[in-house]
This record gives sequence, C-alpha cells and structure tokens, in this order.
Amino acid sequence: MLILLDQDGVLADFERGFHEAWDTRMGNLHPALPLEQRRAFYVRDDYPDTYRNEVEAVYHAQGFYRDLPVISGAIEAIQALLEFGHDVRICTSPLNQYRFCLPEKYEWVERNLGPDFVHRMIVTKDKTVILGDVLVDDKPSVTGTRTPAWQHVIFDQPYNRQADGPRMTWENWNAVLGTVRTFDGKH
Ligand SMILES: Cc1cn([C@H]2C[C@H](OP(=O)(O)O)[C@@H](CO)O2)c(=O)[nH]c1=O
Ligand SMILES: [Mg+2]
Repeated sequence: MLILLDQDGVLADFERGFHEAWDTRMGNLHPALPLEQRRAFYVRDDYPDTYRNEVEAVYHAQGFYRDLPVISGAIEAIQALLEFGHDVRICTSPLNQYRFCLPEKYEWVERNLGPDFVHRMIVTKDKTVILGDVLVDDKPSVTGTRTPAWQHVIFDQPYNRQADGPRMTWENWNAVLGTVRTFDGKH
C-alpha cells in the first residue's frame, strides 16, 4: 500500500510540545489544558480568546516544530511498515506562518527518521490532491478541492473522538491498516 502519514499529531507530538512551551511561558497565568480535556482540533480554540496571541506565539516560535518529541511507537511502526514492503510517505501541511514551521518540519524528519527519509516528505496545503491508499491523520475531517483517493484513518487523539471511522494508534496500527482496501481491491 501507499501509506500517507501525517506529521503533527501522528509522528510529532504537537500537543506535548505545546503543553510544555505554554506552561513555561504562561503557566502562572493560565495552566495548560491537560491533553485528555482537549476538544477542538486547533489548540487556540480550546483557550480563551484573550490568549489568542500568546497561543499562536508558542507555535510560531523558532524551534517549536524542530524540537517536538516523537509520539511513542511511531518510529518502530514506520520501520515495520517499510519492512512489510509498504511505500510510506509523510504528508503534512505547513502553517501559513511558514518561516520556521516549514524548514523545521524537514529538520524534524531528518533528525528523527534519518536523512534518507527527507525524500519521503510531501508538503501540501491540500491533502486531497495527493494519491495514496490511506491517509493516517489526526484531523477529524481532512478536506480540500478533490474527492480523495485515500481512505482516511483517524489517528486517535482526545480532540477527535467525535469523528466516526477507523481510528489508529501506534499500538493497534497493524490490525487497523489491515482493514484498508487498496485501489485495485487487494490488501
Ligand atoms: C495551529 C495548529 C497546527 N497544527 C499542526 C497541523 C499541521 O501539521 P500536520 O499536517 O503535519 O498535522 C501544522 C500546520 O497547521 O501544524 C496542529 O496540530 N494543531 C494546531 O492547533
Ligand atoms: Mg496532524
């Protein structure tokens, strides 16, 4: 299968990175929301409007995307998927404020998956134009200008539990991906 893996919220732990950076900057005024209480996909929507600028300052900051921790189990699972013979790509959207986010997404992949993996990066604002059998993404609804070729498998996070459909973690990935059908109907 051609497997598209989203980066933030699937491989890179945006939530933990945000939580730690927020507590360092703002914790004395408004402690970071615990992960299990996150409900909105965009972290800014779970914080009071009065903190909008401070929330954005956290992920617009230099080093934020580069230094995100790895979601536990992701690297080992990618190695296993490659060994199974799957074609694995990273399919990620940059912030409109791309100055640090965009190069740092590449740095993150180079650092955590190795320089060869940089070849596997697909950076797009519209994931529906990208071909694949499956897109593993933490966004509850991935939309764009086309009817996607891929099947969306939701990567389980507290803020996407309202969405229907198959959901995956780095514990159950093997079973969940086994249910995805490829273009030609073969598994
Ligand atoms: C602003 C914001 C971005 N992101 C991620 C999603 C995108 O990466 P990805 O497509 O790899 O999941 C990237 C730019 O929006 O940052 C969040 O996960 N939560 C947020 O609140
Ligand atoms: Mg994501």
